[in-house]
Amino acid sequence: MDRYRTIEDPLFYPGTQVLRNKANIRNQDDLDQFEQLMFNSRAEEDLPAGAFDFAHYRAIHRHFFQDVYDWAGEVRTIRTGKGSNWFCYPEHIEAQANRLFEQLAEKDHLRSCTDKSEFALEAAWFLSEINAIHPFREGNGRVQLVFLTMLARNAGFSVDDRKLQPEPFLAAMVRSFNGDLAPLADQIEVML
Ligand SMILES: Nc1ncnc2c1ncn2[C@@H]1O[C@H](COP(=O)(O)OP(=O)(O)OP(=O)(O)O)[C@@H](O)[C@H]1O
Repeated sequence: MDRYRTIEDPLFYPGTQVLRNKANIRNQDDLDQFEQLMFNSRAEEDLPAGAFDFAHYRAIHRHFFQDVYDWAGEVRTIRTGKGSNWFCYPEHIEAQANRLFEQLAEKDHLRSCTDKSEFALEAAWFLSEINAIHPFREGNGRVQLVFLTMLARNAGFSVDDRKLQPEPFLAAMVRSFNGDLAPLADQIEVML
């Protein structure tokens, strides 16, 4: 099955579904490994500082994927989807993301949440919205989790990602795409 549903993607090596990359790796399994290795090594470094706005979000993606893709930190230019869900049209990403980050700022970046349940529900709202926008061609899920960790820390909570349960978390993300935030809030709360 395709990893991503896309229209013709100029970022692929011709005749493949492998994204062009800085190491010129043409095999998907090798590229997955290389991506994760680079991601883990960048995770050892300080995260980019910022104002918890969209520029900051893009800087985080750039930080983690700079070794792999020329377009790290840049908004995708092609329509993508997963399963039966299509993400935001590329031409609307910038405006939609800026609007979302403005809403996050209006919510004081979730710093006024008084307990874990409230934080988890608000964080589920944010994750579902940024996931529907899906700003990048690849790496959205990992940046979502990094940003969740940063938001939590900034709000006085901490995320233990060893408690993340991949399958129910993914199922909850898919449910959140259709507006049901409760399962995702539950998954987040387990990690707090
Ligand atoms: N059918 C779906 N509908 C909506 N969102 C989905 C669907 N399938 C996966 N997702 C979400 O898409 C994100 C993954 O996006 P992407 O593949 O760009 O990120 P990644 O970091 O490369 O991969 P992963 O998160 O799997 O490590 C995750 O948040 C996941 O929950």
